[in-house]
Amino acid sequence: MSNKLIDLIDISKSYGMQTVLDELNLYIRENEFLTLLGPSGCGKTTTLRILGGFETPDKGRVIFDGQDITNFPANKRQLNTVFQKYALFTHMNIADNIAFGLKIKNKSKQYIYDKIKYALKLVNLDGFEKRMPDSLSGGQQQRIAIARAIVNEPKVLLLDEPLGALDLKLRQDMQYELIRLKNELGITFLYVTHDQEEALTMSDTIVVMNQGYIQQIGTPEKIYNEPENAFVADFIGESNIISATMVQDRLVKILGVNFPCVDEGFGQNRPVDVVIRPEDIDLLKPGQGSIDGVVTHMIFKGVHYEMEVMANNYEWLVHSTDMFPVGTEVSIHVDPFDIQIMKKPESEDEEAVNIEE
Ligand SMILES: Nc1ncnc2c1ncn2[C@@H]1O[C@H](COP(=O)(O)OP(=O)(O)OP(=O)(O)O)[C@@H](O)[C@H]1O
Repeated sequence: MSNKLIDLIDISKSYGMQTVLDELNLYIRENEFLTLLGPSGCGKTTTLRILGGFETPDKGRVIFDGQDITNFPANKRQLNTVFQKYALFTHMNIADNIAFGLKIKNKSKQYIYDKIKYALKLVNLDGFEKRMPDSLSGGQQQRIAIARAIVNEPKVLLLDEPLGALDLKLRQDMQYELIRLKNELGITFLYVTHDQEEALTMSDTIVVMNQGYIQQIGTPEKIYNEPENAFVADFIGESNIISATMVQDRLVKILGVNFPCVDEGFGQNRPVDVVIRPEDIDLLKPGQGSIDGVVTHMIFKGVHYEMEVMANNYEWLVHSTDMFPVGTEVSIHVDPFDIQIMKKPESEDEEAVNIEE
């Protein structure tokens, strides 16, 4: 594992009476593609702006490469930011747009020329020097914005929803472009998005945030397959999240039926939440699975069929490549490995224990 490059320590930030970040701690390693993911207003952009030097924290420190840069202005940090709006200068051609920062730094003509060539090649827009921004598509403009950031040779690229304004197809193409860029440049990316698919596709590490707090940090696989709480499970992909009781290690009672699972250490008769992904449910013939039910909805989604199955008073969401028309009687089967057990949020847990007592 590479070294820590950035350390955000006990960062707090309020606007008026509203606490946006409350003692947030987060580190980013060299060459890492780290994504802050969460719903609108959860504090992602504020975190990025504090790191970029556009915002000062009320409390806490920003350490970059071992140095405390909390009070450094944005232009004294080895970071470059790309925002959702491309913010290209419309009266300048592409070459002048890319050269802008370098001219301010009094770089030589040859240096600037070489850098423009290099950056345009990197973002697959060779030969675009003389074009004007308004003759470019949204995706091309965003790539120019990235080229403009890259020529400054930042150690870190901060990207705030850079693909948010693009349509789906273009966004997906750009996601691969960004991964390629990151690998070619070997620099660190801090990426902000509220789009979970985008985060899963591109990141080495995802930080899921909600209301100013970090909910979970992990690889995309870990976050998707082993969400630590109901918020993460619900935010990342579609899920069946069901209140259940841990009977004993490796056995959980879901909707009155015991299911074997692989998790342990939650305690006997402990209330928990279980997460079961729709694609992890097998629909068998009645009597052959754990809970029998009937299909109440079915839609074709292109890559799979999506069904809702009413079983033991719960509407199960199921994805399958097989079609189960409405009215089909089925039985729910889930492999023990696909039942993810999560602690209840502390308040609910205490309530439940009090009730038990
Ligand atoms: N300059 C500001 N003045 C007052 N309130 C602010 C300011 N900047 C952000 N906020 C508030 O702080 C909260 C967090 O904002 P932030 O932009 O960090 O969220 P976000 O997770 O990036 O959301 P989005 O995805 O919508 O951009 C929001 O409620 C926002 O209204």
